[in-house]
Amino acid sequence: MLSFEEARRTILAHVRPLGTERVPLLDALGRVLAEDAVAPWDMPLWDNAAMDGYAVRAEDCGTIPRSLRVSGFLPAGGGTAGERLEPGCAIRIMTGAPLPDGCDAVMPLEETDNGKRYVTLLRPVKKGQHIRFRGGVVREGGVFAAAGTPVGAPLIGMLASFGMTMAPVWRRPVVALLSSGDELIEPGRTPGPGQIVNSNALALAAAVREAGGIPRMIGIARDNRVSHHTLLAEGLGADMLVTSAGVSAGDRDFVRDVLEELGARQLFWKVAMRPGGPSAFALHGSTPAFCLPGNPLATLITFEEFVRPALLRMQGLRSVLRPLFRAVLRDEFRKKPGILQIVPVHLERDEGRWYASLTTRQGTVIGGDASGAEALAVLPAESGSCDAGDQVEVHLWGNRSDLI
Ligand SMILES: Nc1nc2c(c(=O)[nH]1)N[C@H]1C(S)=C(S)[C@@H](COP(=O)(O)OP(=O)(O)OC[C@H]3O[C@@H](n4cnc5c(N)ncnc54)[C@H](O)[C@@H]3O)O[C@H]1N2
Ligand code: MOO
Repeated sequence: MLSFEEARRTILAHVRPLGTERVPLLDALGRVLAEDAVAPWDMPLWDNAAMDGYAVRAEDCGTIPRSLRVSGFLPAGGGTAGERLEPGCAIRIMTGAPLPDGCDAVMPLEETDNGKRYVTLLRPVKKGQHIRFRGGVVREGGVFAAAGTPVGAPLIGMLASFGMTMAPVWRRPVVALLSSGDELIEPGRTPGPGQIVNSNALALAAAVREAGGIPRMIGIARDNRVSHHTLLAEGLGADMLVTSAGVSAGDRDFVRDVLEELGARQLFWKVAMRPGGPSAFALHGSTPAFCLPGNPLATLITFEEFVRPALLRMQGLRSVLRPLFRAVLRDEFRKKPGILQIVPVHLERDEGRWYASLTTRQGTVIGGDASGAEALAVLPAESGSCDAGDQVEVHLWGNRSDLI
């Protein structure tokens, strides 16, 4: 059977970033820059003071204490037109103000007697001190953020400081979500005998949003070919299709068959992992289609491990896998070698180490509530059972890292 790693490699080898668009700076937050950001001018645009204090000439300040005549005042935002620092003088200057001609150092207020007509410098002065030099951050024409950089507050600040109001970013994928099964009823109703609320659609929609995509609910395909045909065809009109249930070996598991009838090419079905073993991945043209198992925990875990990296890659991110780190398992976990196992865990930090406790019973066949889990432990195929106190590899899950 295909290994978990091979399955993920196959997926990532077949997804590409979508097109680009220009959006207002604030809407670029959390998205990925689609073009290099190039400075239209030097930053800063002129040499300026990094401290409130006095603009001086270092050569005038050899012996300390040294008294200089205060010959002017330069607030931030004032021009330097006509301002020249004469030998033996100092100009009172505020942070950010352009330096006057002739000045080569700024003396902070705290290192002077703060005099108004004459100022006494109390410390030695070094040429160039407390000056932000023209082009010191980036020169005109220089790339200050490469295409592929995730957009956060600092980059939005840089773009804004160059007078830009829009940013080029990769488009957010529209993800069609389709559930399969006669037993499903829409959320908001109480299930009758044999009925199950279609919770997967909402859970997947939330996960799509967390990963930067735009969920589009297609509905519930009933257990017949016609219903699957109609809704799967509709779903393939999106940038990505994600289905839940109807993918194992049952008599009414139509999803994979009908996708192939619609012209999709199946790249894999069944992965040596638990939960999520029956997952399938197909391509319709260049549109990826993920068929996830219906078991709610299996649905969300396979979304996290397979769909999320693909969604991030489609939004232009290069690094799409969450970093693994080690945690000490608080509970034992029974497992046979041969299949990779993914387990929701609650993380705690104690004396510099991470501790992971199980939030569900083993496997998803039993089911389980993972709503208290902010991480997943990944137990490799070759490993056997783990005892309490063993180290395991974990990665964060969802966007809840700030809660731990
Ligand atoms: N002969 C085999 N049987 C099964 C296999 C197998 O390999 N061979 N795999 C098992 C595993 S593992 C899983 S997981 C399930 C996957 O089955 P399906 O993806 O076809 O899903 P269903 O059987 O229709 O549903 C499974 C379970 O999930 C719940 N469910 C389904 N849809 C939703 C939804 N939209 N919202 C919430 N919950 C949903 C429901 O409780 C179903 O009972 O197959 C095993 N069998
Ligand atoms: O994917 Mo199933 O839920 O492995 O247990």
